[in-house]
Amino acid sequence: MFCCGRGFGRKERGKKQPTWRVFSLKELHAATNNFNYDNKLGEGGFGSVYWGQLWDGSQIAVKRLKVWSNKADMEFAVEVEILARVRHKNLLSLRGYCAEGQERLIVYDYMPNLSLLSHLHGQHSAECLLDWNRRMNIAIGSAEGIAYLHHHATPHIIHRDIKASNVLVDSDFQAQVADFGFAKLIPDGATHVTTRVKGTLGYLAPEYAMLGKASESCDVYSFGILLLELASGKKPIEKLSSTMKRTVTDWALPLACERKFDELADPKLNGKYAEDELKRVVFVALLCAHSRPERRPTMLEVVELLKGESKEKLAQLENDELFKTSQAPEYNDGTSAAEESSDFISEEKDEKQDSK
Ligand SMILES: Nc1ncnc2c1ncn2[C@@H]1O[C@H](COP(=O)(O)OP(=O)(O)OP(=O)(O)O)[C@@H](O)[C@H]1O
Repeated sequence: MFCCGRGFGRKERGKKQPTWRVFSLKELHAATNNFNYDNKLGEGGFGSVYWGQLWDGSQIAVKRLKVWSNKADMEFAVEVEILARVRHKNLLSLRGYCAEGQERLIVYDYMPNLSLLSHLHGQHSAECLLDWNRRMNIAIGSAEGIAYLHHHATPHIIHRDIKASNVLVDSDFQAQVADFGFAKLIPDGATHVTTRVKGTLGYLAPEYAMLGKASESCDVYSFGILLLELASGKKPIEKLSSTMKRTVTDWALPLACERKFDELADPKLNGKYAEDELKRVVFVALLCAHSRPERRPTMLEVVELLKGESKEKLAQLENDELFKTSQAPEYNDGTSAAEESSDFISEEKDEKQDSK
């Protein structure tokens, strides 16, 4: 089904040198000290991820499928297929894969600074390594990676699981968008695909959560939530009491309308941020997370707005109706008072493509 390859479209801007190969199970056992518990970096829906070192000294992260099943094998094939065809400076590169017997493993470059989640809310959060410049670079870099998937990859790709644990940070604190296992390839001419709802609550666009309509604008919504998280240090859903929850958008919109940016900024920044940039990030984020998909910008527009390239478009953004008075009730996606026992959705629906 697969062979070692060099991807395609090598001439396109922003791409890295594509090279990947098939690894033997023996080589991966040697690299990870037999998948030693001490080498374990984390665990996701697919299985565990281990740190390893190859004979040439290079460091790798090996994702090992938990339990073999036809469904898991499909997800494995989707991730390998997608990773093999995309190469961009802000998308996590595939080093290779291994499929021997019932073992399925994916090999990536190791990201020494782990995920955005670990910096914002996890093991790195106390170190406060994410100053404002780094946050801005991560915001722009991850937007460029997603814009590449939406607008330059052929066929176009919807990620479907944009969230803080899927944005990894390399040694230069540049963003690497990861975890393409849920991604969907969009055939030419299709506006969206109706599909199984998969993703993480708090990041799910309302039309996707309710109707299973996946399109690029669902990723834009999730990216908006991620931007708010990056700027404010708040989680997508905050627990206010045992029965009440508040989404980060419900919290941020009234503050943005009142231009209270000092209250929106992550307290860990200690007031050290560029106010015009923070303002930009918050306005872009809230427009991305609009409940009506047609009001959301494209990822190409998001990149342009975050970079502040067009003063005219920034002025338009700031004067958007959304920021005139608090629109919280209309804007609300309905999750604020929801009672969820799990923050992960996996609901089967018929898969059908919808072209217009
Ligand atoms: N290339 C990598 N370099 C460093 N750490 C990694 C790498 N890939 C994954 N990790 C770590 O392993 C953890 C598990 O990753 P994985 O993608 O399997 O799951 P997840 O994104 O946390 O959850 P889910 O599968 O539900 O999306 C991540 O949170 C991350 O910290």
